[in-house]
Amino acid sequence: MKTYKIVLLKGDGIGPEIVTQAVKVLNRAAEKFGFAISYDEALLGGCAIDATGVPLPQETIDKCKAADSTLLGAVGGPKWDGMPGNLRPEAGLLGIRGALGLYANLRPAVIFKPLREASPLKTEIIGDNLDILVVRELTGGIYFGEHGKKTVNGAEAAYDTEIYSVPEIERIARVGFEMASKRDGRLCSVDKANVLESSRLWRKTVARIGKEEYPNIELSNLYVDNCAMQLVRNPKQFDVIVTSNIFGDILSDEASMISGSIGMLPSASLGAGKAGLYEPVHGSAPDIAGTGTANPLATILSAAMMLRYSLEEYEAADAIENAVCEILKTARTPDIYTEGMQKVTCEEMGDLVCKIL
Ligand SMILES: NC(=O)C1=CN([C@@H]2O[C@H](COP(=O)(O)OP(=O)(O)OC[C@H]3O[C@@H](n4cnc5c(N)ncnc54)[C@H](O)[C@@H]3O)[C@@H](O)[C@H]2O)C=CC1
Ligand SMILES: CC(C)CC(=O)C(=O)O
Ligand SMILES: [Mg+2]
Repeated sequence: MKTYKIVLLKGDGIGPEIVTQAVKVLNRAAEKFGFAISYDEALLGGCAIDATGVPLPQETIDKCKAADSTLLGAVGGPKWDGMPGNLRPEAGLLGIRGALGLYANLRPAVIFKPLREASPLKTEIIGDNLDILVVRELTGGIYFGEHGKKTVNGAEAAYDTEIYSVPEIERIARVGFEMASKRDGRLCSVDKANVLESSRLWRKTVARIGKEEYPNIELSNLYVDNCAMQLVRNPKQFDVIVTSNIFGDILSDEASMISGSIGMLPSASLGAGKAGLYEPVHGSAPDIAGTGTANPLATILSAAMMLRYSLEEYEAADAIENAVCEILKTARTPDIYTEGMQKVTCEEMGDLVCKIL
């Protein structure tokens, strides 16, 4: 029997609760579809700082590099808020993405049919279905550019630098075009080319890749401020959005809300190899950690993305997504609760998905 090696980075806040549910679902899928998973755990974020003094121990990088894939909960929380930037839990997350070369972050914002009434958008705006894929550049841009502190006119100042090279833009553009070619054939590149030099290079490079390599894909461009507005006004105009690290971070949180809750949005972080890192789009939600109310579905759906993109267990991936859609007809965690439904805890939601599977 095929055995996959998966590293779990449970992280902080609700991280351990939601990863536990995803592991239950992965195990049930493995049992049903005839493969096995061996798990190892490693430290990332605040829990790593507490145990080792740094947010990303070398042992964590080594374990992830040796695995078939990594499943991550979330990192961060008020306990570590006063720490210097390079020692914050979030620096560990950026570090592992960089160390594994995971430059492409896929964030699908899908409305599961039973959740249409949970979206703040009117049903006539959503239509029959809403399915947007945000392709976010993940190892460059302002999160990875030079940053520091200095004095400006005698006053304390700080700076961060947005920088992109042509090869970095080319490779993420290709991911955007490839994704669009497997979907509706429409790619919208989002930037701030009216202001930023890095965005002008971004726009020019994406246009060239489109013209030379993907002439059949319909390419459009939007400034990020307009895109933020259009996502709420008329989200159906979007098929695939490709954008920079910071713009993708912000736009995907916005897109998550049109699909009901940030607790529903999964992600896949991919690089040159087959192994990836899979995590929900949301953070460690310290405000609800330990209350049993976190929605584990974004993490469960991230596990399904792992099965599809890294382990190539397509049937198992489809089955998990179908089970999630099915359970949403009757059971809801508080973030997506509507009257008449069964209100369930994080753990009960995990159990119910397993039961349907
Ligand atoms: N990938 C990661 O590990 C990320 C970590 N963070 C970190 O997480 C911490 C908290 O950040 P916030 O800005 O509060 O963002 P957050 O995404 O953790 O929470 C925002 C809001 O959404 C709710 N929420 C998030 N996930 C949920 C879920 N699964 N079920 C139900 N409700 C959910 C939270 O309760 C909160 O009200 C910070 O330290 C931040 O830096 C933030 C974003 C991503
Ligand atoms: C380093 C992070 C906390 C960035 C983030 O918010 C994300 O990747 O969604
Ligand atoms: Mg984010």
